[in-house]
Amino acid sequence: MHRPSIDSVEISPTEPPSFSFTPRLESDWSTKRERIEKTPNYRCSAPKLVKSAPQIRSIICSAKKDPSPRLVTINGPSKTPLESPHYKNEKKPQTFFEQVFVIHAVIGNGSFGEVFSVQSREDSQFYAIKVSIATLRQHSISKYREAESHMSIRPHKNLVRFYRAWEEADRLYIQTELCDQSLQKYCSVKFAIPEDEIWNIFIDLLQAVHHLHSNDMIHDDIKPDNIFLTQEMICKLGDFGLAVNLKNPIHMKTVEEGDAKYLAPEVLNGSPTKASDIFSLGVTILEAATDLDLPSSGEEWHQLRNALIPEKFLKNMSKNLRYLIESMLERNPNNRPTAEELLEAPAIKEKLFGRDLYIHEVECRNVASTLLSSFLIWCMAFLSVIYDQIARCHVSIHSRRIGPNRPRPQHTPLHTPINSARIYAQSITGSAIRRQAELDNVPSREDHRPSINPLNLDDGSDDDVEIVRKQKPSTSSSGTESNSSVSPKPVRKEAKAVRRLTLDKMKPEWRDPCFIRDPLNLTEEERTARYLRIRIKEMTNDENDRKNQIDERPPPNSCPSRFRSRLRGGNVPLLDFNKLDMKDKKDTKDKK
Ligand SMILES: Nc1ncnc2c1ncn2[C@@H]1O[C@H](COP(=O)(O)OP(=O)(O)OP(=O)(O)O)[C@@H](O)[C@H]1O
Ligand SMILES: [Mg+2]
Repeated sequence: MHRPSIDSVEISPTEPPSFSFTPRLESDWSTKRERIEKTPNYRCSAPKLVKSAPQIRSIICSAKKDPSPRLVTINGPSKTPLESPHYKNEKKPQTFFEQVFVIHAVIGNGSFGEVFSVQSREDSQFYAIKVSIATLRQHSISKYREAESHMSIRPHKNLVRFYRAWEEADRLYIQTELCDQSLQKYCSVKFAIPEDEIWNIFIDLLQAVHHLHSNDMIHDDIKPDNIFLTQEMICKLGDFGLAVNLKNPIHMKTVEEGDAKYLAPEVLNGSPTKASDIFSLGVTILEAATDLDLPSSGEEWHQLRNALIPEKFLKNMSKNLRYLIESMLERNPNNRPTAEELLEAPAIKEKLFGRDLYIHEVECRNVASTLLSSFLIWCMAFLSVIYDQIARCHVSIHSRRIGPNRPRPQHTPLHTPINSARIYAQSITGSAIRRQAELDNVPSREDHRPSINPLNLDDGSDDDVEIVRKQKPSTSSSGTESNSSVSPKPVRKEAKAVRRLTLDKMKPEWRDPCFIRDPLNLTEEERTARYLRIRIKEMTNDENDRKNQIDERPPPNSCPSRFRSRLRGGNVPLLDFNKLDMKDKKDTKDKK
């Protein structure tokens, strides 16, 4: 059977094709899932042919060329080298790309080059960077077209955002927004996408195409491979490698055909138009909604372009979607609706508002989270600075108050209501009152209290022996003769005798359990009371010592005993040397 080849077909935009073909059986059409199931050994298609080895002439040329990175502007590469705080040493073997970005993975390979997911060292954000495999000289179409097309169009929420492009060592780098995955990849996992999602994808792409067309740009390569999805399932059109700026005559002269599977019939013999973009978009939506295994040539290719799509693919589709797809696949480009008309269609219009709202919400959320995270970072930085200052201040105050050699203030036990009366009585004020009573000859409690040997702080058990035993190894280990000569028996006897004496002397009310029990078994309250008693006792002793010191201070040797009482009274006699001199003179006169 003779089958017309695509090249031999004469297509005019208005007339039907001048050949007739026998429609093939429906069974020749299949979904991608069916194709994979039929061929168990199905593998992914072979990688696209890419010229990876540059021509020798190109190597020579590029070797001569200045290898420093140069920013690509809308008018071509700029003369001033590209700068970045992270691109320090131009003589380093690493390129600008390697120095400024942390490369995470290769996320795609295309006919133009390799695409990397990277994190910028400048702002810590993630980006996709497309690097040309072949040197720029080897590209048939204008080498900067993709970057130029990106730059000549205003950013849009449904276009992959462009950041910058630069040239280094005769290779082009294009930095764009990093998306989650391509629609092609999503379809290969999901096969036929549910209609709800299809409407969202359709609306997003229609808005992207409308934005391009209203700026006199044709994409010329609309296909699932060049459509990207974000994590929030927002659809974005990317890859402007074949885009045509209708205002640029050079672009018009150097147009290239896009992927044959999505190609509008009139582009075979002519140049791409806005209507051909609409056709490619119609085929893309049909493929995503039905999982149709699109033909790249042959009879099926023509059938699709003559509205002969088997019914089995369309039967589950809603009427509205089917009508819109069929209108977009019209053979005659003049009969196809424009992007603007499609956006005005009632089925799309009713969903458009909700979709726009969702995208704005996502954008607001992203902006808010970015602002919040940067605000938090600033707050943390501010707090860390403040904390550092406070910590320094605290350390300096603390060291000034305590000083390196000064003793630490003694720990004051917590005051409980039960203890407070006793604590007050034993406080300095309380002890002052007690001293007043002493002066008034009222016997105070402490004065009658026997002096307590440290060994008496426990009960009547044999803990004294324990203490001695505990002391024994340390004394023996010290090795001193005097210590090792101390035998436990005399100490034990002495301790018992002292304790008996002390306990006998003690009045029953003084047999305070906190004084005679093992200090380790005391309650917190008892220990506090004991601590305070000892402290008061020490203070009283100190006071007495001070008094005694004054009393017992030996008078100067030169002072005769008869003057001592006067000295104590504070009436210190003054020595008058004149009198003494006068007395001496008298004596000598008398002698003479
Ligand atoms: N911004 C991006 N975010 C995520 N993935 C991307 C991005 N850009 C490209 N890719 C991945 O890299 C692959 C190739 O990218 P792209 O289509 O831009 O390259 P290409 O060389 O022009 O390929 P082709 O000519 O076949 O379209 C894409 O299919 C996609 O998987
Ligand atoms: Mg591509």
